Amino acid sequence: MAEHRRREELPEDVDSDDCLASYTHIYSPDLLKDQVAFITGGGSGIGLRIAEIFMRHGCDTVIASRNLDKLKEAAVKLSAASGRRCLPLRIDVRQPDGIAAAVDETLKEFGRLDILINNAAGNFLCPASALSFNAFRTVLEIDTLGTFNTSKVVYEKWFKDHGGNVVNVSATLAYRGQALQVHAGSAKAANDAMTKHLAVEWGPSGVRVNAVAPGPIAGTEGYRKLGGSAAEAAGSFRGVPVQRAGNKTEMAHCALFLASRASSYVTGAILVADGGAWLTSPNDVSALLGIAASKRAKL
Ligand SMILES: CC/C=C\C/C=C\C/C=C\C/C=C\C/C=C\C/C=C\C=C\C(=O)SCCNC(=O)CCNC(=O)[C@H](O)C(C)(C)COP(=O)(O)OP(=O)(O)OC[C@H]1O[C@@H](n2cnc3c(N)ncnc32)[C@H](O)[C@@H]1OP(=O)(O)O
Ligand SMILES: NC(=O)C1=CN([C@@H]2O[C@H](COP(=O)(O)OP(=O)(O)OC[C@H]3O[C@@H](n4cnc5c(N)ncnc54)[C@H](OP(=O)(O)O)[C@@H]3O)[C@@H](O)[C@H]2O)C=CC1
Repeated sequence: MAEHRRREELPEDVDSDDCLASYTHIYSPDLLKDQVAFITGGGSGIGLRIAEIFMRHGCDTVIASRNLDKLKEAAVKLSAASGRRCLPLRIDVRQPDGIAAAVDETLKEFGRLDILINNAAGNFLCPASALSFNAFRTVLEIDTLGTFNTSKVVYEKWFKDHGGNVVNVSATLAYRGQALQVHAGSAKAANDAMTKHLAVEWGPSGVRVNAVAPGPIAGTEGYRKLGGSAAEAAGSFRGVPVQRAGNKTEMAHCALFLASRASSYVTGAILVADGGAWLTSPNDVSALLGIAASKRAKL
């Protein structure tokens, strides 16, 4: 009997940050019709692809981070291609006052807010012994305090009275030990706990809180900084059950599921989206890439 080996078709635009290449809908094109999403770190990488795909499903977006020029450029492209509105706003997720001003601006512009995507993060490879106290604190402040700050402001200003959906972007590196990643792993593990606590506390207000936890996602700053291309060249992804790195569109589809009525009975969940990598594959980046743990990593 002939062997039938089914290969799933990958979503398009696998490795490009060039917005709005061809796209085939998997979900109904009206899934987020006339909703509004606030996406931190929405000007690049996974956050940008989330903005793009949400807009393809009828949503208006706010993309918010530190680099306003980058955001403005992305917003023009996103709006032109989708016919939806995209508002670029400068925030640093470590500064609650700036977030509050941005949420006020969002409500003034759109009159509603339905979805918060906590995607902003910072990371680099560094051995714990070489990591300065300020470096550890910086990553915790961006990833964990930043997620709490933005969630709390959005809840107080809108979700408490109107309901809404929060989707946090976690990382599977939080689920087991990994050299050179104590800062990011600690931050993302705390965020996973926050996801569950806020889901319980805010559920009665009509707010669902979930997370998507990516493994290595190609074509992103995180992938570049953590040695994804080198790992790929060394064949390190052969041990991943689906035998490859993920792509940004795949992460955006997970975020869309969690942010929409498609997941209406799901809250406090962490959707692991890593091709099965953390279950089976060696994940010690330092060993894979030959980086001495006693030195400061230069990647
Ligand atoms: C799971 C996989 C399993 C199996 C697969 C098999 C193999 C895997 C093999 C390889 C892995 C491949 C792919 C990756 C996989 C997963 C990735 C997982 C998670 C990714 C998470 C991400 O967060 S990605 C996001 C990346 N993007 C960014 O980082 C952009 C934003 N970043 C920044 O703005 C900066 O980098 C920042 C975080 C440092 C913040 O900037 P700023 O506020 O300006 O802070 P600074 O003043 O510059 O610095 C503050 C202190 O930090 C010190 N610092 C800065 N950079 C470094 C560094 N590179 N190393 C050490 N220390 C650093 C700096 O010196 C300051 O400290 P002082 O004491 O000097 O004050
Ligand atoms: N790529 C991967 O392989 C993986 C990524 N992830 C997660 O996916 C998410 C996106 O990462 P990725 O797309 O790779 O990387 P990017 O660097 O493209 O995205 C990070 C974004 O966060 C923004 N940002 C950083 N610091 C701040 C801050 N203080 N305030 C506001 N915005 C900030 C950046 O914009 P700006 O510089 O303008 O502020 C940038 O747009 C992150 O949460 C990351 O942890 C998880 C696992 C794997």
